[in-house]
Amino acid sequence: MVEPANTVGIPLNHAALLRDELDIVIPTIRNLDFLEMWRPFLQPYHLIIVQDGDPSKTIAVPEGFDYELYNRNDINRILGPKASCISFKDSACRCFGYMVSKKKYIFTIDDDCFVAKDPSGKAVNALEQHIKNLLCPSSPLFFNTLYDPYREGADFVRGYPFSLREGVSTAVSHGLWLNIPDYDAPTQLVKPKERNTRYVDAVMTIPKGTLFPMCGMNLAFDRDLIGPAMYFGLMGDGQPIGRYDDMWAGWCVKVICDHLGLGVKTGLPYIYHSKASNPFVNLKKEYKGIFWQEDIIPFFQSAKLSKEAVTVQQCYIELSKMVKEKLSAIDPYFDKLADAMVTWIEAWDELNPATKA
Ligand SMILES: O=c1ccn([C@@H]2O[C@H](COP(=O)(O)OP(=O)(O)O[C@H]3O[C@@H](CO)[C@H](O)[C@H]3O)[C@@H](O)[C@H]2O)c(=O)[nH]1
Ligand SMILES: [Mn+2]
Repeated sequence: MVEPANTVGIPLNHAALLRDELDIVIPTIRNLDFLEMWRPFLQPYHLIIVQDGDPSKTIAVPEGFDYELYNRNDINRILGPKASCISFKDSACRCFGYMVSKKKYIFTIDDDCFVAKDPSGKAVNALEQHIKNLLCPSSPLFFNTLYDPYREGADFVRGYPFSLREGVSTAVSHGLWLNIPDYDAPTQLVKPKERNTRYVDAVMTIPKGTLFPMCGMNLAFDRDLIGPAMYFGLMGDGQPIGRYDDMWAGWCVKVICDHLGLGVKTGLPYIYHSKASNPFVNLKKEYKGIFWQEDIIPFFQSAKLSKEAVTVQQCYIELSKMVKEKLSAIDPYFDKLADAMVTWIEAWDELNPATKA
């Protein structure tokens, strides 16, 4: 049986790393009492709360947190017609928070994710570990069998080419979950009582050319390096699928990171995921995606970006054209999604005009 940590009595993290360079994005439909447990680690940071669902509902935020909150009315006011690319009634709405942020780094977390305990019983400061992951290089070009070579007490193993040991910049840090694992609906239905109790003390770079199913509930990234690719797609209300938001983003992000020579890491930190969403509701949301992804994955595996695509936006627009050309045959949804990918970039660039170099 795995339990969340008890953070009562842990002093506030006054040395909060990157305090003024990082925003925490939380998609929510409920009061944010969960922040009480995170207070020692997260209170020094600015929060961007994306309130989904009924904008007339008031979201209670615990005292002492510095935040900005956006509901659907705000999104519509800020983006105008371009708001059509931001999902409604799905956690995918969180990507609006990435767009309005002005910071270099983003940490996004779900409101049913709590502080985990490591095997020694110590409370895990997930944000601190994400920052460590982002601030040190990745090694996507050659697999280091002793995992993260930049970690204290580890290094590159014999045979690792010295020419590759400098590594590449890290764009994404993908954390994991104790207790309720991020399983798809069929797996949830078959294994309703399964809990993840295994804490694996490792961080790995996902090799170049390998895709992965990115989960958005415990995720951090360098907004300057990869932000424009972190679009969580068209999900939820009025859309034929849900719960493919983060994974869609992850496939686009990985293809672009591979193309631009950026790194993606997975492993530590863990959070404690407390609530299993309803597997039957999830099955309805995922149903079409389970079929479609058998074509979507080969599409991303064979996606080749041109050498002229040197910015994330250029890569993303090229990808959107490929989606329209090669995936629309699966379902007209992909035609709509490809257009929404373009709208997203237009909105991103409108809110984040390129500063003169
Ligand atoms: O309509 C909604 C529903 C929920 N939210 C907020 O989004 C997150 C996640 O919600 P929840 O924990 O209920 O759902 P999970 O199934 O555990 O979510 C994980 O699965 C993936 C689904 O896309 C996703 O990557 C994970 O988040 C909470 O903060 C809810 O408050 C919402 O905004 N709108
Ligand atoms: Mn959850």
